[in-house]
Amino acid sequence: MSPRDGDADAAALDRATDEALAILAGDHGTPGRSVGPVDGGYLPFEDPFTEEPGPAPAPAVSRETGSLDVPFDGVSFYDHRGAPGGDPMPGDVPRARDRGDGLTEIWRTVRDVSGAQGAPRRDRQRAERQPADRRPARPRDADGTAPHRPATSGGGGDGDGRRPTRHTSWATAGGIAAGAAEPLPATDRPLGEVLGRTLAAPLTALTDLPSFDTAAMDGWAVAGPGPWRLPADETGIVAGHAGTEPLRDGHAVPIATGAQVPPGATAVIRSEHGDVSDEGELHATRRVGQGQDIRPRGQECGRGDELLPGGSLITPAVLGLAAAAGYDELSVTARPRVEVLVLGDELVHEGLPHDGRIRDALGPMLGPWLRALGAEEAGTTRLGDDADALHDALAASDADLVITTGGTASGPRDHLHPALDRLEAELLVDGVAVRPGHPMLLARLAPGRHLVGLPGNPLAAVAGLLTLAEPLLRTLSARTAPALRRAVLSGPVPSHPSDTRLVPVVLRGGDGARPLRFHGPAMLRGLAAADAIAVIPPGGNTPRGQVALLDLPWTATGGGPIG
Ligand SMILES: Nc1nc2c(c(=O)[nH]1)N[C@H]1C(S)=C(S)[C@@H](COP(=O)(O)OP(=O)(O)OC[C@H]3O[C@@H](n4cnc5c(N)ncnc54)[C@H](O)[C@@H]3O)O[C@H]1N2
Ligand code: MOO
Repeated sequence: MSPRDGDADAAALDRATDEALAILAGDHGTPGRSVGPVDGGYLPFEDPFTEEPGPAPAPAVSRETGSLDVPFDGVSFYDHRGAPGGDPMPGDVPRARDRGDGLTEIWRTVRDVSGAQGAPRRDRQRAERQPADRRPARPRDADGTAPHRPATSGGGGDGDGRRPTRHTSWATAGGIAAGAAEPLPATDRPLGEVLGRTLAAPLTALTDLPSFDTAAMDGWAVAGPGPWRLPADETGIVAGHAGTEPLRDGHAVPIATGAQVPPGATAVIRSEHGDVSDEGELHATRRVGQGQDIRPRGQECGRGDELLPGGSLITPAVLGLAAAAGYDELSVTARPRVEVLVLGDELVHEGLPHDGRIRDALGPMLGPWLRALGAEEAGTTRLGDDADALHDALAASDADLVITTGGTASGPRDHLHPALDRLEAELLVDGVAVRPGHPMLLARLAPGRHLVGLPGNPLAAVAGLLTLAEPLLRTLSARTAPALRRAVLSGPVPSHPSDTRLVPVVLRGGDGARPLRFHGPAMLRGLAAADAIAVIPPGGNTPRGQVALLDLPWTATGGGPIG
């Protein structure tokens, strides 16, 4: 491609963006130019459940980034031959063009030129064409030559937030985060200190369980067929006493639940299933089965049996099992130390929002959430929007993971990228094709020290936490991932043509996963009522309406709100 072709591309992108903005902003709702509803398919972005039509979609083809945003949510621009959804497929017929609004054409142009759906070659060439002084300062490899590049799902933009950028796919981003670190070392800790941590080695029984033949009921231990002669002194066997005399055939002895069954006993008869005659003989009132109500030694496990694999989360139940199996301490993976830096001059930390300032919703939320993910919170610091303070805090931190909130975008006060550049951090993920939360990032500050940049919008920050921080913390703490849960969606959700969408859902009531309202990027109202986060694939193509679910700490199957 010649430089002139490249200029034409850039001009086409500008033109297409201008036209799209004009249509989406100015002429929204004008007959023939509306972007929705299409076949009643338009779902208001913030409000998929309301009966009323929701707010009009905001203009969202960004002049800055060329990213395609809100109006594509739930809007099908194509008559699909295959599965429903917003993502065009080979052979699909552009419907919007048929309606005379030209939007499809514009979207295609934006997409092709920006590389949002393809054209990686053009993107690369444009990045190469960019004058050196407009290219972002990027860290160098040790040899000082090759710039570090974040992985993308295919050819990328230049990643400076001012040029079209192709983001890493959601699934790939999670994989990169999971693979970015090594598990922390193991350490032995007393049982009382290991709740919520990870077993660094398989839990192997140190004893048989039960460790002796045990009476399962209060009653009599009997030997052979009845009736049975009882001891004259009526003394019985209680729990906690070792070594009793063998029981001879035709004899019985009173026994308590949990007591060691004497050698020779063939069954335990419950106290309510036997009568003692005046002559001191025990008669069973029901048939007596061989071995009934005796828990044989080793019934649950033999010494040396693996009770749980390494990588298991230590729950209260695991603590109980470990104690029963003879452990005083366990080998656990060290907890990742996580430091949280809350950025933003606009934040207040108590009282009501005022004078354009808002409450910090992330500071109070992240610490407990991180602890639930197995991390040790090394402190939450409020930094405001101060580039030097951010740089210094990142340089000084010795945490395994630093989490920042806000400052990921390209506004005048978004200092994170410049700070990472100054620190020569290696960007592993710089933007993810997920809504909300697409500006999230993952960087390696130094070997064994990482940073996850969460976008400032609170639900977007949670998306970043689940997409990047959770897999990284799982690897650091060597914890096995829980089985992925799936559910059938019981209501409509907005989808995005090229990005994964994360939507809070409730699972109660046996009607599948019901998407919640109030799931806009700046909202926590839906999340606070949610049981899980549904993963809506790009284009909304959910096989048989099924979606994967991400656990939330308060309802998690694989790691709960403990520790
Ligand atoms: N030109 C563009 N602008 C923006 C883009 C874009 O692609 N191009 N993306 C938007 C998206 S999406 C998000 S998400 C945000 C990410 O912004 P930052 O990570 O830089 O965060 P801030 O600008 O600092 O804040 C965004 C928003 O969130 C509020 N916020 C920040 N921290 C907190 C907190 N601790 N508690 C509650 N609310 C918080 C902040 O006041 C802003 O309203 O960028 C968009 N812009
Ligand atoms: O949608 Mo942004 O990615 O989260 O507000």
